[in-house]
Amino acid sequence: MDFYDGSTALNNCATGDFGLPADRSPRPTTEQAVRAMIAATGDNPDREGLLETPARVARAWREWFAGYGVDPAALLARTFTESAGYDDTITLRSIPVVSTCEHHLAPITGVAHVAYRPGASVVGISKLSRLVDAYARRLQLQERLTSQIAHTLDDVLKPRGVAVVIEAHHGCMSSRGVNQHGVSLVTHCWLGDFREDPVLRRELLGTLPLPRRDR
Ligand SMILES: Nc1nc2c(ncn2[C@@H]2O[C@H](COP(=O)(O)OP(=O)(O)OP(=O)(O)O)[C@@H](O)[C@H]2O)c(=O)[nH]1
Ligand SMILES: [Zn+2]
Repeated sequence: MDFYDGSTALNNCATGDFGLPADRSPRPTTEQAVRAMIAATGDNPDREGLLETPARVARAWREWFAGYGVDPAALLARTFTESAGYDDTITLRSIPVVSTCEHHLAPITGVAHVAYRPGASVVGISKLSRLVDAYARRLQLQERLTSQIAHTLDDVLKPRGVAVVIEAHHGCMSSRGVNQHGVSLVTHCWLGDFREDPVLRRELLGTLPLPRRDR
């Protein structure tokens, strides 16, 4: 698995400039690193209950960071043109977001709502979920996640407009630091028609289950 150190990351919703990585430095294996982290807690990595933990965590990391192995643009390669002139907004709501905060390695969990106004073609709706997951399963800032999803959809599909709204809870806010449960962060990225037309933005927001009241 290939990890990105995130050091050059930028977040620019307007330009889509994400400062992708140029170089990667040598690193310990995940198992070695986890063993060192366990020792750093003051616990004994050789006690029975912890012996298999580095291997388990390595497996878990492969799932949490599977996004580094996915080319998000390639997910959108197959498109459909026979949508009988449908040209209104297409919205996939409440796509689960499972991500990891790049500042604290704490979980970010929430939902993404992805909308676009099609140009010549539409994409299979499962690909929108896959696109969210490909960017979420990396070390992230919620703002950058929102922007990356929107810009990739815009670049590949060339629709008339794209909107991405994410509402998420950050483990680094709820279980440490300010220790505030129930706080959620809402981010938007509006491109094309959505950026230009406040009526479209209002209409879309009116259809979204925000704010979440189930936590
Ligand atoms: N904008 C943004 N901030 C985030 C995100 N995830 C975590 N953070 C914040 O990143 C900040 C890092 O701030 P620092 O002062 O460097 O770290 P810290 O001392 O651990 O901060 P506290 O969380 O306030 O204890 C914190 O304010 C976090 O709440 C995110 O997705 N977007
Ligand atoms: Zn954090």
